[in-house]
Amino acid sequence: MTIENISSTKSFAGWHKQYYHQSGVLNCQMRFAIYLPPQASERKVPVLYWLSGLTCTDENFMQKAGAMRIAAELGIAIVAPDTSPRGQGVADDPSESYDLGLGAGFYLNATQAPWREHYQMYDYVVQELPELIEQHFPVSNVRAIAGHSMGGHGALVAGLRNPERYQSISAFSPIVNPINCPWGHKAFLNYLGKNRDSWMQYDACELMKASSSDIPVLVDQGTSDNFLEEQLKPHALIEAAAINEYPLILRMQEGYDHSYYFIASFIEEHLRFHAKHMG
Ligand SMILES: N[C@@H](CCC(=O)N[C@@H](CS)C(=O)NCC(=O)O)C(=O)O
Repeated sequence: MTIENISSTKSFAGWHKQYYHQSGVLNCQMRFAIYLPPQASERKVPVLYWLSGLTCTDENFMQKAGAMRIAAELGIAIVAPDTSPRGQGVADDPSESYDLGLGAGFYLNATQAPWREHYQMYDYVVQELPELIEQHFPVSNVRAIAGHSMGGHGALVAGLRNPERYQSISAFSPIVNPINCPWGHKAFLNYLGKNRDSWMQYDACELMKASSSDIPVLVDQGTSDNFLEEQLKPHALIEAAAINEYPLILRMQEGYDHSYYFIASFIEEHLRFHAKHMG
């Protein structure tokens, strides 16, 4: 597995870098970003995987969240993958909508044509990318996972399904119950087909109800988020946690919207939460 460096930028005494690589799982070339804190020049550091939301690439979080200053202090690397497979020959929604196809991989393994040839973001994020990162960079196999909106859904699903692979999970404005919201219906119908049984394995509420682990979960949700009632439904996750007595911390944050202004306001608390659990 080779990687090609395309940018290296010093930041808070560490390095922000971008790479291309050929993904075997996604069957296309992918770009990712990594922030290596200054401590990584002396020892292996733990890694936070950040999954972005609809329309994003590896760049949105790195440019807008203001995470690097705290990551440099705490000695945490951050890896930001893209949000879907990319490039010529990768299927897209014919109507080029923002919530299906390119930029909208939903962190699942598609089973339906034409998507299944490339849209295998679950295996990419959970298996292939960490293997690549741990092979090429001074990082340990101590991992946490976080994300925003569609990426919050991805982080919750990846973490709840693989508690042995992550120390902690966090999310901003996550799609917690995709089997019961329009974004989820559209994506799951297209990528997974009509059989709703196959949808359950990608629904954070269903997974939390059935979980036998207690990996720490922190969720922040703004009360002025335009997508709150129709798409995000945080109360469904609170109810799922209550059914299973899951140790969920879900905070409604007064007046915040869906944007990176919100993420930037609380990213420090999320990084300190992950640092505590990654030791
Ligand atoms: N109204 C937005 C919906 C997509 C959206 O809100 N994307 C969020 C994630 S769900 C985002 O992070 N956008 C990119 C950014 O703010 O940098 C659009 O059409 O672009």
